[in-house]
Amino acid sequence: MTATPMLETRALTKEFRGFRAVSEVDLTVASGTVHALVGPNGAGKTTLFNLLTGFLTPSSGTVLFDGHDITGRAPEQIAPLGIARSFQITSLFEAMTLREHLELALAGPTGLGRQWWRSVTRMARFKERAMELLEQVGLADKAQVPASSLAYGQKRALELAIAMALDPKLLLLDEPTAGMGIEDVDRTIALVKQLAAGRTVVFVDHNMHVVGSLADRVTVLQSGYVLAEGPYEQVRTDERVITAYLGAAHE
Ligand SMILES: Nc1ncnc2c1ncn2[C@@H]1O[C@H](COP(=O)(O)OP(=O)(O)OP(=O)(O)O)[C@@H](O)[C@H]1O
Repeated sequence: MTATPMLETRALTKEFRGFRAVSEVDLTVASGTVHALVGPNGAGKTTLFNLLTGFLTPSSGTVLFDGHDITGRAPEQIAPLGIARSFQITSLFEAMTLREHLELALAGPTGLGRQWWRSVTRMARFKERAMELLEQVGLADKAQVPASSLAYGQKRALELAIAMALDPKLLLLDEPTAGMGIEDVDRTIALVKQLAAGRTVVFVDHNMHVVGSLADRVTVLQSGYVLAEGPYEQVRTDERVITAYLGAAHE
């Protein structure tokens, strides 16, 4: 018997006024693996992420999470099941300190974040864990500064710490290294490797060095379809992929 995949889509399709942005996509992500989604601009990667997280409703097809059908559920129903997403565009509260960001994320599942009148002292229990997470991403010395004072790469590192605080079964990362210089890219690769220990990660990235360093398997999308799927070494030498994507990237 094969193990239940952490994530599976069957013939997943999204049409916008007759235009198919995602077309009959079958995706299988085994539990505990790191899976990359790549493809040229407009291939349907972001739309697929939106379908997986409930931000868009599929036109047809199915999404299974850990064997359970979650097709068409709302984001607020899907997130508590254990799917977390970090966005391509940084989505931080600029005035809040780094430690406060982590404490809120840690308090989220218990609802303490919303019970502000009681939370001041009870939040203290999250302080220790918040500091551990900041330590892990190399931001412990910035615990008390507002997020607005961070450099771009540091903001992305904070987002990864927040993702770790949520402790999801499935973590979706939308272009974790977008806009980064080489040092930040290598640092992010190391961080994602830490994050991936003991969980399942699906990420979108255009940087093939990142994909090759992190992904156990790669799915290549083109015009909404799955063009190729397999280990990085196999996919990168696939003629169709070279023509459709890597060739274009090299140009
Ligand atoms: N809300 C929408 N209404 C109409 N068309 C849309 C909508 N969202 C996406 N599309 C179209 O669907 C296609 C896939 O877009 P998507 O953003 O998923 O691609 P992508 O692979 O994430 O691209 P990129 O690498 O540029 O982020 C594009 O042609 C886009 O214009």
